[in-house]
Amino acid sequence: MGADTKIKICGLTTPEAVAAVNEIRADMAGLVFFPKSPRNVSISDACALAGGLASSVQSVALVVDAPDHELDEIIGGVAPNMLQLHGAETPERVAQVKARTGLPVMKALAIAEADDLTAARAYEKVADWLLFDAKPPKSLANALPGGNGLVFDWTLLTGFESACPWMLSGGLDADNVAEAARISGARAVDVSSGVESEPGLKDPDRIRAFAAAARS
Ligand SMILES: O=C(O)c1ccccc1N[C@@H]1O[C@H](COP(=O)(O)O)[C@@H](O)[C@H]1O
Repeated sequence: MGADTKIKICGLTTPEAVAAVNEIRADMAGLVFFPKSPRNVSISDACALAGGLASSVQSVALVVDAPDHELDEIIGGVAPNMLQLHGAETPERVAQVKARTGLPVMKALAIAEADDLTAARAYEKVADWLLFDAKPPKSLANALPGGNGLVFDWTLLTGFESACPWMLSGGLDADNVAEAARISGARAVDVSSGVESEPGLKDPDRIRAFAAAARS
């Protein structure tokens, strides 16, 4: 952890959230294109939100097993800097998306045990970033593929190195991000529900507190 920790704030839905992301000089800002999510945004709203981001903040379009025509609509309407694939996309699909769109790809992977990290090795040479999130338990009714505010065992990542950079996510907030980064060794962190006042509504004060803790 420290001043150079990279920060991604995911699931922006309001201009106030965009302003807070600019104020804290986040590295990346995520826009969710997944209708079941409380953070889902339309192409036109996403275009307006992305247009308000400072040039230093990379816009990341989050999709879940999106077919090519959906990716084309998002890219045509929003022109994101990066794609976040948060479904069950295979390494081959990641490579195909990268080649077809010309955009860098962050592949999200659900982690619950050491074997899940072994499986992540198949992506490290095709993705530009890996993002490790908690695996939603089957018992959690209406669980989303991500954005559930659940943590996983950060010690699984202790000493983890990969061919591409990786980011820690899953249930992070201002109170736990420093410890999570210390234990996991993460140099980049991602948050969604942990900086919200209600599902889908980012809280600028919580965004500021998260950034201060992540850089402490
Ligand atoms: O945020 C969502 O609604 C979402 C929906 C579908 C897939 C991923 C989603 N969010 C991502 O989930 C992780 C963890 O979020 P949280 O901090 O635990 O709430 C994060 O990477 C978001 O980008």
